[in-house]
Amino acid sequence: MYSDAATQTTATTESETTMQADNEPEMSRQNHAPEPDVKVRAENVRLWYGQTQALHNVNLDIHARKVTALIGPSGCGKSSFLRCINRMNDLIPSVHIEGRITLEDEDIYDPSVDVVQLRSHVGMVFQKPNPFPKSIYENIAYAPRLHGTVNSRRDLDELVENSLKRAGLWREVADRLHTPGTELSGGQQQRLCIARAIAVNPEVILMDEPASALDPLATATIEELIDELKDRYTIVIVTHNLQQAARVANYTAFFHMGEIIEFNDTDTLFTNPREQKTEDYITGRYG
Ligand SMILES: Nc1ncnc2c1ncn2[C@@H]1O[C@H](COP(=O)(O)OP(=O)(O)OP(=O)(O)O)[C@@H](O)[C@H]1O
Repeated sequence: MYSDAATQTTATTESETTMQADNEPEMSRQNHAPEPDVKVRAENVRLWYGQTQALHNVNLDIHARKVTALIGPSGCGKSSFLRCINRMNDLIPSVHIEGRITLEDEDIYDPSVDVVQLRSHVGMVFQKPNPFPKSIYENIAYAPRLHGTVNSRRDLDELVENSLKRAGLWREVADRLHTPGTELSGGQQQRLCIARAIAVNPEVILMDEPASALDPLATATIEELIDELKDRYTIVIVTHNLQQAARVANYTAFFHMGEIIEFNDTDTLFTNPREQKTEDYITGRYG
């Protein structure tokens, strides 16, 4: 997908899986519960900033075309973990990471992986909207043009329109595509950043508190958008807002001091948590 070696690994795995399935008796295959569709798998992920360990043996399966929320008190490692999924931590010199993260069974930390390609498969939206100081059109067109994924002006126009439509922004900006993206409202800028992420056709979108700088109305618009986007993309969202996690996420992971204390479907985690620490956090006893 983003490296030759990685593609070969997947091909082997798929053929092995097919062989196993073909050898299974018909009855037992019918009785199997369908395997959850795992898009990203983290296994024993440990992360240090210099001498300080910020993540301890994080294991997590992120399901395809679902929203997974990462919650937990400030400093518990949510953003550090999120940034591992598209190797954004590589940009921090003191960081050391151990363990394994796979995207569709391919190890994203394999030395053969092209990180720029990886980040086009795993896009990111940040807390503070950060459009380029360019026009709305150029904000979307810049990366596809750079990657050479579109050839003609007509294709580029179409890509810009479709990306803005999917991000729920087209109607508001169709008549001013060549004005600066920075002149939009905060909520519009954040949807522009989502459109920019979508334009390179990612499979996974990471969102680090995408609505925390927005007013309640713009927040509601972003939450509705997340709900629509999950039909097509796998979304991982860091949020401090427990109501937001409960509203938008299919699954929720509760982090505490660099560990995942509990992971479950969101309804169960909020209504019937297994762990005392989870219950204390969601009932506001600390954090
Ligand atoms: N660039 C960095 N250099 C050194 N330490 C860092 C860096 N980024 C985060 N940390 C430390 O790692 C730990 C986890 O931080 P992280 O930002 O991942 O937590 P978080 O749960 O996302 O917090 P918040 O909810 O406050 O954003 C904290 O102790 C933090 O101080």
